[in-house]
Amino acid sequence: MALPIMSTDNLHLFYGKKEALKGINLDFQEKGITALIGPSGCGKSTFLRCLNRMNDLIDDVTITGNVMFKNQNVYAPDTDIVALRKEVGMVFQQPNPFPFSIYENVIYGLRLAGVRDKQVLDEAVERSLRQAAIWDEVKDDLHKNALALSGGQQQRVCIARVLAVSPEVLLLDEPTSALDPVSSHVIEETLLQLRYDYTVITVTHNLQQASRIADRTAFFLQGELIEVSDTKKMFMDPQKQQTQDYISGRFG
Ligand SMILES: Nc1ncnc2c1ncn2[C@@H]1O[C@H](COP(=O)(O)OP(=O)(O)OP(=O)(O)O)[C@@H](O)[C@H]1O
Repeated sequence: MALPIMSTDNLHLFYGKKEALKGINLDFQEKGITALIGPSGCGKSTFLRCLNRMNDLIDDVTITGNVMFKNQNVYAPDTDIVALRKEVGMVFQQPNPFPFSIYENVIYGLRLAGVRDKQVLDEAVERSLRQAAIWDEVKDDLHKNALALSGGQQQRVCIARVLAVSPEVLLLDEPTSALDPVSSHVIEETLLQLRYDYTVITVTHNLQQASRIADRTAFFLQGELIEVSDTKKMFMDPQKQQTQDYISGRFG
């Protein structure tokens, strides 16, 4: 099998004295969608945030073990965190566009990187909005404030904002849980297209969503990775009793 694009090796994370991740070993092959599932508080979001060092922003966090992105040790002291977050981008649960135009939202990262060429910016806007499956809805309103869009449209603009800087990995933390079913469906369809070009890792509470969109599913429980496998196998033939109990609704 090819080298994974991301992997964690014996990853532990403590919030103060509380151990939230207890030695996670998980590999992600390039492209496709991996869903991280498990009951509330099991460490899914904490794990996701470790992959692009978002936990660095939280006080009193201790992390041991390794996270590798390609050949780079994500936690090496000389890691360029801005560059890492460009390669490993993140979309949050609540759509969080900036209070600017749709166009300015999408090019935000490119502007920060010093890109000035209007043609380059225009092309990036169109490409990213198309990939986020919202171009047709907003192409005549690019200078409208992004906050005037619906929640589902805002979330797709947020996805476009991440895609504009050409990441390789897209992390999503419950990207549809704040959205209505129709908007959630549109985001799911969008992710199903993005899986061909990006390595998509998404946290979800919604087991039906994991089974609809994920190629692979990882089940977490109380800070441990209990089982990871092909999604169909996970849902049809789980290998661990805890997985079976969780997916059959016996807890969580
Ligand atoms: N900033 C923080 N400070 C202290 N403890 C935290 C912090 N963030 C999370 N925790 C704790 O770490 C554990 C894992 O939380 P995490 O948010 O990763 O779980 P989760 O599986 O994503 O949960 P949910 O599905 O409810 O979002 C929980 O016990 C939580 O209370």
